[in-house]
Amino acid sequence: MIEFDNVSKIYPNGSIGLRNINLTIQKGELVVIVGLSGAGKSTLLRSINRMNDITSGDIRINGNSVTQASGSELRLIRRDIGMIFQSFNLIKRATVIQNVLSGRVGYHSTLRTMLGWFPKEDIDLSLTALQRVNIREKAYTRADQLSGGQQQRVSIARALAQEAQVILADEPVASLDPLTTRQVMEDLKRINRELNITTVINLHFIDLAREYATRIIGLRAGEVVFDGTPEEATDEAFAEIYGRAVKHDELLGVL
Ligand SMILES: Nc1ncnc2c1ncn2[C@@H]1O[C@H](COP(=O)(O)OP(=O)(O)OP(=O)(O)O)[C@@H](O)[C@H]1O
Repeated sequence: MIEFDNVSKIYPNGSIGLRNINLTIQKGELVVIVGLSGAGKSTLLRSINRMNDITSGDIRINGNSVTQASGSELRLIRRDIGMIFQSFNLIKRATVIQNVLSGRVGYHSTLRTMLGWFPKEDIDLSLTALQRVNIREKAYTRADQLSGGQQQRVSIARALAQEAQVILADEPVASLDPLTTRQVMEDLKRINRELNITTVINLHFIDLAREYATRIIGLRAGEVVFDGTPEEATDEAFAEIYGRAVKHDELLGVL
């Protein structure tokens, strides 16, 4: 469970990232965050693993405060959170399996991981993770030889090898074509269902949000202006979130 308790974030230059957010995300939900550029989606997502510090309020994961966690507590909290980025964040010159194994670094000493000494169980876990996203056969290929969609699957496998309880995905499909976009969204949805991993995804395509989310949260100027099911997220609701009618380029389109 992820709880936001009166969370606000004001950047040093005075920009408002988040305003008084109160939210509870239950285990196993697939939450999609939507909103215009600058609405606060990335700020919200990145505050969950404290990539961004908040200005006031508290964020708790399973009752443990992320906001107040010290160095070693924060490392343990972060070990349970997998992060997926628009740009994949892979080590391009390393193989796929080396990238997936990097999800295990939080479980071992720095020296051991620097030398690449991972136990056999970690290798098995990584291969199983690759199997789950259907690219097991690419394990020994260099990451930069894969397509964008395959690279994003490697980053999902890395989060699985990490045995993350929570996956945070910041615009995970923004660099992908429509077909690959759906494949990656299907992977995220399947993993969410099969492994009951709480998943929070920032997206700007509203039809994808409706199709894959179990819950949609709309942000506008740092505030929650919508919180409901995909069925409740009508065109009118989106117009309210965006402060204007939905535009054509905010739909991925039907394939
Ligand atoms: N590092 C920063 N320094 C100052 N202001 C920032 C910083 N990062 C974000 N902001 C401001 O905080 C607000 C929310 O930004 P955020 O990036 O969270 O929005 P977003 O909804 O993720 O937008 P996008 O879809 O463009 O990524 C914006 O007004 C933005 O200008």
